[in-house]
Amino acid sequence: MSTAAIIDGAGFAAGLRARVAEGVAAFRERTGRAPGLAVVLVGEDPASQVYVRNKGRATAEAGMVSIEHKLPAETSQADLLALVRELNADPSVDGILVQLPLPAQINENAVIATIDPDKDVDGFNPVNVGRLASGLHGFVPCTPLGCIMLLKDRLGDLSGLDAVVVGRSNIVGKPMAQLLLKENCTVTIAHSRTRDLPAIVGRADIVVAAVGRPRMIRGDWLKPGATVIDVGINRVPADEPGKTRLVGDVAFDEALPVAAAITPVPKGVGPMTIAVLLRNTLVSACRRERVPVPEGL
Ligand SMILES: NC(=O)C1=CN([C@@H]2O[C@H](COP(=O)(O)OP(=O)(O)OC[C@H]3O[C@@H](n4cnc5c(N)ncnc54)[C@H](OP(=O)(O)O)[C@@H]3O)[C@@H](O)[C@H]2O)C=CC1
Ligand SMILES: Nc1nc(=O)c2c([nH]1)NC[C@@H]1CN(c3ccc(C(=O)N[C@@H](CCC(=O)O)C(=O)O)cc3)C=[N+]21
Ligand SMILES: [Mg+2]
Repeated sequence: MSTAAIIDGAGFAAGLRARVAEGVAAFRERTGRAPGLAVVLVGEDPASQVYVRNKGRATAEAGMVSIEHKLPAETSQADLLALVRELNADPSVDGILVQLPLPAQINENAVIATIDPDKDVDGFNPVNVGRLASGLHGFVPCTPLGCIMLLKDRLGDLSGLDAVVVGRSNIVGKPMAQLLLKENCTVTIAHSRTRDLPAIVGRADIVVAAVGRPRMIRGDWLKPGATVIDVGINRVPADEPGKTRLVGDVAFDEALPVAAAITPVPKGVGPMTIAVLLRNTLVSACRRERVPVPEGL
């Protein structure tokens, strides 16, 4: 029985970070400053703290400046909007990322809409959502763009392939579907009201799982030879009592004998998200300083 190739997202992300670091060095030489990324974290969500720490380290390693704003969980919407406006006006800030989800008293849409679209390296502002949908230049959300990079690296031209995206969030599912459409895939978006999900998934050459339910997608749903991108990050109890481990939205061990290739969790899509964030920040800095964006990013 054959076994799927394991897609090395962590390795691909390391290569992308190295290319970004080269571009950052050239940018610094030309402009005399480093690209700046502002990360805003409201409250103490432990998962978010891990990501913010990873981002801070990767940003520094790429030669960029990372500016972290940690606000208490009780922060008012007015105070958060005031901070975002300050960051919009600060010329040393090229990229702004407000970590989601936000506490209940804050309207996420209001915050996202306040981020300057030209500093919106997450690609969540409606202006960038519209640009992506219309085929215009803008910032593309990091996780879906990272998934597309892995798919194109693996499969080359995606034209004509049947792609199923499970999940329709603004952060992952919807922009993922837009990008697959741009690559000429035939795209199906599935969600919690989808009827007969196993049959829908079973038609796909490409499956992107972005559900947030551990191991929900089973191996025997997959078409033999499918390429599987597992976006899910789920913390579950480990075998050792009191410990936890990360699993994806796909039953990885079951998928191995069926799929042609699959991303692992961890070390799959997650590291790509951070590498693309750095890429988007460098692109933003180059556009803002009107210097050429390096090729091959
Ligand atoms: N690797 C990375 O860098 C990132 C990983 N993630 C992870 O990806 C996962 C998804 O994140 P996100 O998109 O923000 O999650 P959301 O919770 O915003 O969206 C989940 C989607 O899954 C759908 N869904 C839920 N249950 C089912 C079901 N039983 N059958 C079919 N569809 C279902 C929902 O449908 P409906 O719309 O009908 O409710 C919804 O569209 C999470 O595990 C998250 O941690 C997220 C961002 C980045
Ligand atoms: N405005 C905003 N933008 C985001 O991009 C955003 C967000 N909010 N909120 C939360 C989600 C989640 N997310 C991840 C980033 C890195 C890893 C990551 O580094 N994962 C590693 C290690 C994970 C670990 O060990 O905890 C891996 O999968 O190998 C995962 C998930 C970004 N998100
Ligand atoms: Mg909220």
